Amino acid sequence: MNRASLRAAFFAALSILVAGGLVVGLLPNYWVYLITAVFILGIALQSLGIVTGRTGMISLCQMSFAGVGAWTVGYLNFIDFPGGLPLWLLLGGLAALPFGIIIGLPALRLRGINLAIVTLGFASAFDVVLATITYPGQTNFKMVARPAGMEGDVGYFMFVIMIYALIAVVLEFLNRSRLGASWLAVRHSERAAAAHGVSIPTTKLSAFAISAFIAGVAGGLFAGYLGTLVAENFSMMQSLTLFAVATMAGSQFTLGAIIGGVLVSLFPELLRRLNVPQDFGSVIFAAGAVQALSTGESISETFMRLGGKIVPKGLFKRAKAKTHKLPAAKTFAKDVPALQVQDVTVRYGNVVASNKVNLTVPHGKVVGLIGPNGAGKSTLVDAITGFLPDYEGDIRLGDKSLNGVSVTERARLGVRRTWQTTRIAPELQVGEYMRLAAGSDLSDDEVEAVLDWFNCPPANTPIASIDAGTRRLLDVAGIVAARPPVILLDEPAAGQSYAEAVRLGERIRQIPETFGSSVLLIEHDMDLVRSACEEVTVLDFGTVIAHGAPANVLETPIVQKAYLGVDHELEASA
Ligand SMILES: Nc1ncnc2c1ncn2[C@@H]1O[C@H](COP(=O)(O)OP(=O)(O)OP(=O)(O)O)[C@@H](O)[C@H]1O
Repeated sequence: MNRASLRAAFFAALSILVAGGLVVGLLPNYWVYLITAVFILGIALQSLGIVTGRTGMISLCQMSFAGVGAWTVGYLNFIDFPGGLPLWLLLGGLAALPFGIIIGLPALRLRGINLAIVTLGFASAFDVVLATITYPGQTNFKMVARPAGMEGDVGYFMFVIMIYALIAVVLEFLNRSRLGASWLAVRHSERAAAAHGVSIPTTKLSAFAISAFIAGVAGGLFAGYLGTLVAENFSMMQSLTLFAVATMAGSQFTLGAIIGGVLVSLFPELLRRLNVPQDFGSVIFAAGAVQALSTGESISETFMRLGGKIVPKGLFKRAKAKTHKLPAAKTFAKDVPALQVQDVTVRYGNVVASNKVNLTVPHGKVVGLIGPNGAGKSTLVDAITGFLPDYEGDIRLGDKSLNGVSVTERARLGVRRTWQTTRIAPELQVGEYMRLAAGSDLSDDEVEAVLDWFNCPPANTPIASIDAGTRRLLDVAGIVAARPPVILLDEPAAGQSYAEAVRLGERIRQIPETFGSSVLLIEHDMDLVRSACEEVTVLDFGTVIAHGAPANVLETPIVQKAYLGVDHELEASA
């Protein structure tokens, strides 16, 4: 639990409670009653923010999860179950949780429109079931009992606001944890997330489960709010409206959830006062969602962007007075090489992209892998990291064969990679990305030290605010901070200036000694290869054509011809 999470959670709770205090102190009871619905819907919207806003999976059945929670609370009230509403809410959330997991299972395979159809199907089925079984207490008007001392509208508002603050605080911690960063990483690139050792099934199912739990709590609060419920409160249409508003407002942010809650609960009231048909609200929400999707910016993101413009320049500076200490280098058994690629062949149909390639990365060394475009370098990196599992031959990490081992498991065992184009989720802060890439066992100080070492911006910098070249450096910093046995760097100098590339070359050369990891460097920048690598392997048309010290290998005619396009025989005869 780091200081930033504590600070953010404290501010979230404080601002919600202050807002609640102002509502109670300044507004008449009628408005307090209406605003209670804002916060209940805000909780439902936050639940959607996890699964759709953060993890990128479409859920069109969120109000069905809420309906499960509401039904459970209604039933517990009906049978006079002891514990009262606080306990019933918890049980309502827990009842919704397995539904979240069941709906999450197809999400492991399905995406986009297909997942939308599955979740809509669940919402539709839930409608039918509810119409049949009805809500407990609906026919004999047994109202859900509110907590003792909070039976009135103001009291119930205070109860709701405390639950809202509690959920907002828990979500602040979750969102800033490695799990929260994994949700964003999966949304941005499942491949890159897996390459960080993130389990994609666990990440997706946890998002659906936690989201369903929170929606179930929101449903239970609705039961206490309205006293008695009908099936229409949680219909498929309500789920669709919630989805449109979540997209429009950006419900993955606390601010967006409140804005969304205001829109869903107060907009109809406004339309009623203006004598406009209430269905018009759905049209506005749909148009707002289309607008947010087409511009890529929700209402809360617009507010935050505009707010960011008034943040004083230089806010994201590393404290100069502190001396940051790099994490200790890791040690690995040195009796076998760190990585061995043995006779690896990869075919794409008739194209042999990698042809019986042999390559060794000894412990404590930086080895270069070069070759012209299309030589098969990325193919080899994909085979080593598990993205192309159908290779022939053997790939060994230390004394362990990686054949048949998944991408996530290879990453966890210690084969880590960067990408030619950066795949860091821009919604993260630099420090959050470092914890996703390097694990949670680094101290704040060690994270800052690694960032400083690579000339990256400080941990509290939003990634959206840094340029592509620096993001690539951050990619390298995150993997290096993890200190795995083997690091594969795929063209890390792309996008760097000459001076930056020289500095990066120095740093890459120092990685084995400073952090304990061995490095396979794929690069087109020959100066960088010369400065960083002790050995270099040259590929051409998927075949190794040379291997040795860079000074020797880069001067051989076969390499000059294949890689640099210089044909010495032609030059001599000219
Ligand atoms: N998914 C694919 N399907 C079919 N052929 C592919 C695929 N990916 C790569 N190839 C082919 O395999 C060969 C090796 O490509 P690869 O991307 O590994 O080369 P590279 O050395 O990494 O090139 P670059 O330096 O441009 O990244 C090329 O002939 C390429 O066209």
